[in-house]
Amino acid sequence: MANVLILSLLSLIIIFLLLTALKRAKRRQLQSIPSPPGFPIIGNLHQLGELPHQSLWKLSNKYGPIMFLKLGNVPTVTLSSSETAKQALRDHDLLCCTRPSLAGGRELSYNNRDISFSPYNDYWKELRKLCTQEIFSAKNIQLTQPIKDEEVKKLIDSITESASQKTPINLNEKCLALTVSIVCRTAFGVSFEGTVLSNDRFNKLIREAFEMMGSFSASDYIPYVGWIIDWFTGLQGRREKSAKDLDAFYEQIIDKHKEEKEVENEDFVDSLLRLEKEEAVIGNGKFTRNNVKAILMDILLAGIETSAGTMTWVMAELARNPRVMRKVQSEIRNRFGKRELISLEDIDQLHYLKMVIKETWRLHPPAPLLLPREVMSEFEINGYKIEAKTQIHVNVWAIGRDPDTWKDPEEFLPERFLDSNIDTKGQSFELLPFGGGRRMCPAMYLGTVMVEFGMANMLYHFDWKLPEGMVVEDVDVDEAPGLTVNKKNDLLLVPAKYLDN
Ligand code: HEM
Repeated sequence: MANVLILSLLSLIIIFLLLTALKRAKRRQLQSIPSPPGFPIIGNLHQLGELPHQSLWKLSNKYGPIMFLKLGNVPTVTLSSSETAKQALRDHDLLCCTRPSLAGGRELSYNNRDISFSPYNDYWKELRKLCTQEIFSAKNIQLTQPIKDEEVKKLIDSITESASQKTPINLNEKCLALTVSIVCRTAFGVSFEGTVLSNDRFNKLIREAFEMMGSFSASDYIPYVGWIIDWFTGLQGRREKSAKDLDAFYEQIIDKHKEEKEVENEDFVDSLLRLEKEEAVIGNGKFTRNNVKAILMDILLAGIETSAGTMTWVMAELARNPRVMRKVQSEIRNRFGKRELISLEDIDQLHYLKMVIKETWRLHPPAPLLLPREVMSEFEINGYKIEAKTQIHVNVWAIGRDPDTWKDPEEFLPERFLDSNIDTKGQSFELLPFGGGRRMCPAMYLGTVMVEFGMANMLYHFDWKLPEGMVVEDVDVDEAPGLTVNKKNDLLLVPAKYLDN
């Protein structure tokens, strides 16, 4: 009897000790997300480099798919695998779907009055609903298709001219010109031509804006003195200039809209101006001219660079992979014979083209770290605790190169999507070019349509050759810094007309 008692007591003690040890181990694990060592004050800021998504990818190869960094005094977590991204963007989305207020975004978005940089609140919900109904809906995309047809025809005409002279064209510029015209006309009801800006100045303005929004500003991370660093480095001055130049452009768009509106009924810009006139209260504040301009900024910047950048990357990868170029062109040409325009309806039949675009997004997601999120209420990923106020960066660029998910990740191989149900709608966490969860891109359909429609026609109407003296190996995939990552060097290709329609 005494033996049984002693045995039971011993068992209880052992169970108690085991439970305490387990609890301690869990607490220890919760406290220490793997993290590269940093310096006092700046923490890990110096490790970000010019292209943070690439530096963070290299670090995550060493420290793992969930990694903690101290950027100055800001706790930051990066997620670099589909599994950790899924936990943040799906399982705990509601706990981390606000945005941190960062200097670059704040300056260019009239103090976070747009959708992208707005915190998660009623204002954001109402704006997102308004924009979804008025411009991102499938119905509106169908309604504005004639405008897209017209703009693509103009693009084909201008490339035909270069083709007749056998001169190389700058694909970055052509693609941007197409998306600017489509977005200005379909969303704002005005044409871009005739604004104060030449195409060249506009391209520079847009690039600068993205660089400013994507720049890691010292004032965001180093309290009290950070702004002095930004002032000395010239970042503050550049940001202010960029905001001022863009402001002048939006004012002009609003004036032009009043003069040359294309439709009778109230359009999107009219709705915004009406809200301003009525001094409507959205969220907690009055809707003013600054709100109108912040929203124009969002549509313009979020819409044009992402789509144009994708098209340029598609063309760069095709120029580097002639086998894929031939195959995608054969698909379009064999299916449709002689055509003036490959229409929106035709695109559904172009399965290989869709795979080429997906493969491009895998390797070149336009926003490689999505937009930063901030934790509102603590939660756990892989057993690690992530505290409130931590910034989260989902490294979709790294996820696209994860050898645990993708075979031969560095190879451009659209066929990998054959018989695969991975899509870009935010549920396949291996491929997130539009992000996921509540903050996912609301214009995924519009963006996809612009890219597929533009690409189908450019590939149908023209063969694309490298300029004299260049070989396939010379086509680089170097990246330019910024919130969206574009090709650093111009992509120059010589078009040759396929058929004389
Ligand atoms: C190929 C085209 C596009 C790509 C790849 C793309 C990608 C993205 C990404 C990655 C985000 C951030 C998502 C996140 O943080 O989880 C985003 C947000 C956003 N995008 Fe797009 N986008 C594209 C086209 C467009 C277009 C055409 C528009 C508008 C005309 C647009 C408007 C927005 C807006 C307003 C947001 C902010 C959403 C929010 O914070 O609630 N995008 N986009």
